[in-house]
Amino acid sequence: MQENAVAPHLPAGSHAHLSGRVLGLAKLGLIVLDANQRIVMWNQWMASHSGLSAHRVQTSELFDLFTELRGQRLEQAVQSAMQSNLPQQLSPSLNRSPFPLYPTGTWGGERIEQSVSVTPFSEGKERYCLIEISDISTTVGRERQLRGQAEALRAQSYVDGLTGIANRRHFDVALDRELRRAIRNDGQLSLLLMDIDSFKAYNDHFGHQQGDACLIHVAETFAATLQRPADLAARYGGEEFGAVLPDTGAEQAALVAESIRARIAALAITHSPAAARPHVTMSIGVATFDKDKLCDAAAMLAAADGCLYAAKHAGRDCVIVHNPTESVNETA
Ligand SMILES: Nc1nc2c(ncn2[C@@H]2O[C@H](COP(=O)(O)OP(=O)(O)OP(=O)(O)O)[C@@H](O)[C@H]2O)c(=O)[nH]1
Repeated sequence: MQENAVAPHLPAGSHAHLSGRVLGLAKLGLIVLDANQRIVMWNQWMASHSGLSAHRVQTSELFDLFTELRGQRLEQAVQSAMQSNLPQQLSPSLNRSPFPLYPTGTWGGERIEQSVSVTPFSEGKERYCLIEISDISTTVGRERQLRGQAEALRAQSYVDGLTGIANRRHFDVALDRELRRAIRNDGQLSLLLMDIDSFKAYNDHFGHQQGDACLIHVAETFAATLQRPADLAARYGGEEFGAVLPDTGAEQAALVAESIRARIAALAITHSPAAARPHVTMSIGVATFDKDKLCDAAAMLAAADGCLYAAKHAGRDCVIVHNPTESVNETA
């Protein structure tokens, strides 16, 4: 029997003596309350994690000793266990650290994360309640770490590794979500597809590494041009980019596209001599949701891609807006 556990002195070798030894060695907190909620047993684990010896707490009422537990879930659990004679388990997610218990020797730091169960029992005519407290700090810590890792992985899976803006998967998810919202609310939605002009020539002339640096510069400028928090700038693939613009009609989308085109041209990044223009430029296709004619992602993408193709054929460095009544409509 450890000196900090409350129990009568018993002859060595008896079963009761053995039980006392086991209580002292147990790696969980054990408290026994009588029918008046007075502490009649407090094991060594409780003493070394609370800083309160068994002699100090003996016969104290648990909820006088820990007044912060009054009116809390633990007091209710003890009361219902005694009344119903049924065991109670405190939800670890809602009651992570009810007792002021700390890793041995670190009083005042972070509390041990706890899983607490309450079990009523009778001995002769006396009624008691056993409270068991397990240290689940390691499990909770591991859970937190896993959640953090899962969150980081999820974020990574939505981010383009080279440019740091949204990737194609993020673009697809955003387009689908915003399309459903536009259909539900009879709202507006536009989509831009854009492509750096003559980028093969840029790579061939300056090398792939400088090509990558150019892509990063263009992506950052394009993303910074979008003003609204709900707008999404994404790398669609290779030297192609896409933007999802919620609550944006065709006219406004054309203005956004034109300001992207102008800002990229204004970067004045020297292009390859083989390119059509002296500086790096972009061609942009614009499509706008129309509940009768352009009402799904595939149709909107095809329309924007058709406009992008037309922009290339119109000489590049321009914006072409899809017009549902006509074929295409060049705006810059
Ligand atoms: N550096 C670099 N180049 C890329 C990357 N992804 C695609 N490219 C290059 O982008 C170029 C695209 O070339 P093309 O599809 O022929 O088009 P283009 O030369 O831009 O011509 P137009 O689109 O007609 O103006 C190819 O040379 C690809 O290798 C990348 O991540 N990094």
